[in-house]
Amino acid sequence: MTVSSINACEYMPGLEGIPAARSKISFVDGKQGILEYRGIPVEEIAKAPSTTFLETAYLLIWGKLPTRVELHEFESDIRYHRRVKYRIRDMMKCFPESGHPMDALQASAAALGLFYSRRALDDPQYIRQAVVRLLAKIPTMVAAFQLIREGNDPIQPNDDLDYSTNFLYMLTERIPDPLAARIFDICLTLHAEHTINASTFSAMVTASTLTDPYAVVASAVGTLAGPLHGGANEEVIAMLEDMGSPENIRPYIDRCLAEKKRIMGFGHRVYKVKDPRASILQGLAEQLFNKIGHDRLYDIAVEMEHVVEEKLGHKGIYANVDFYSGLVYRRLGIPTDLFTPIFAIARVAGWLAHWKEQLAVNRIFRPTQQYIGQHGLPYVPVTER
Ligand SMILES: CC(=O)SCCNC(=O)CCNC(=O)[C@H](O)C(C)(C)COP(=O)(O)OP(=O)(O)OC[C@H]1O[C@@H](n2cnc3c(N)ncnc32)[C@H](O)[C@@H]1OP(=O)(O)O
Ligand SMILES: O=C([O-])CC(=O)C(=O)O
Repeated sequence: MTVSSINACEYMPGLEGIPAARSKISFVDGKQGILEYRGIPVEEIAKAPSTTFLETAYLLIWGKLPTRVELHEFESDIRYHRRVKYRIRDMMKCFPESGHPMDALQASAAALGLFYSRRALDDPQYIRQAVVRLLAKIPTMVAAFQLIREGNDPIQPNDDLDYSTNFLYMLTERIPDPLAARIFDICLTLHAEHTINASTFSAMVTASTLTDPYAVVASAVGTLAGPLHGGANEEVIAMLEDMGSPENIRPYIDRCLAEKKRIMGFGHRVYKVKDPRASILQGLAEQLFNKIGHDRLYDIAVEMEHVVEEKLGHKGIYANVDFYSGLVYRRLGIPTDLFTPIFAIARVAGWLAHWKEQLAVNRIFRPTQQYIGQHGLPYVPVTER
């Protein structure tokens, strides 16, 4: 296709249906509800007893499942790099406690670049170090902001604990129940990657300028925060709390539809059936409730899902990944405004996989636009306006 024939293409708001990259990282079939990471169905990964989020991160970033030795080295490197510089912790102490943790994370991720950015993008060692540092330090920074805003000093990472157990420990000062930590780890795996979604596209655009990986992740964090993307998980809980009890569901949904408001946790650009991750997350929520007690909001959520399907199923609007994830995190005692930062902890894997893939075939992203303004207007001096 020549540039002129592309220029003649129809304008698609939101780039719907326009391929903007070629990728081997993940695959989504939105009609059948299939998600694969490097060709492996996500259900297979989530149910494997030995799987860990870091194994998935390795798979996504390096393109293959690691051997036992490779996985051990990767996990050890990440364990070693979990601490963050005291200057970053001090910087976070200056953030307002009322600030949103996603804003704190975006600023902290960008600040890592002050220490580690070399832009040595053709050096495989630099690439590996950046991957390790970002995967290692992002959870520490999320937990640190939580403790700091409560007026406490951050808790140092515990080298005896695995990735997810350590994160929950840094957040709560308690070693979590092993099943809870396991379920949390599977949640991270389920959020690790999802083709060219908005935040990943943002990461790729930033990466295409050959800037540093910390800027790539910081820009993606900013994009993930919005309520139409990762930020919806937080909004879902607010909505379920607003409803308060099952008899309010129908009037609430009817009001939303009459007022043309979006129902959070539903709808997806690609899936026209229930998001496969939502089904797995729902099962994980139930598993968790069986172990540590029920959450009344879950009953509202299940009933609400039926009502939304009844009213919007004909439009292909079903529960997405953000609908059930918050119910798991809430039962783990995690504050609602940390749900999207937790999504970011997981999605760093996908962003970095795309960063690495982008570097190998890089061409700067620079689409075109259809100019719909005027031409040739006279300049009017300020005194004459
Ligand atoms: C991790 C993630 O990012 S998953 C998505 C998280 N976001 C949410 O849960 C927010 C709620 N959902 C939405 O806003 C949308 O479904 C999005 C942003 C996810 C996808 O948006 P798009 O693909 O651009 O869909 P679009 O906005 O064109 O909607 C198509 C139709 O479905 C309707 N629709 C889509 N989602 C919803 C929803 N959640 N509630 C009510 N109506 C909806 C639109 O009103 C529109 O109806 P119309 O054709 O009668 O005008
Ligand atoms: O793919 C999308 O547009 C959004 C999504 O589900 C994700 O990023 O996980």
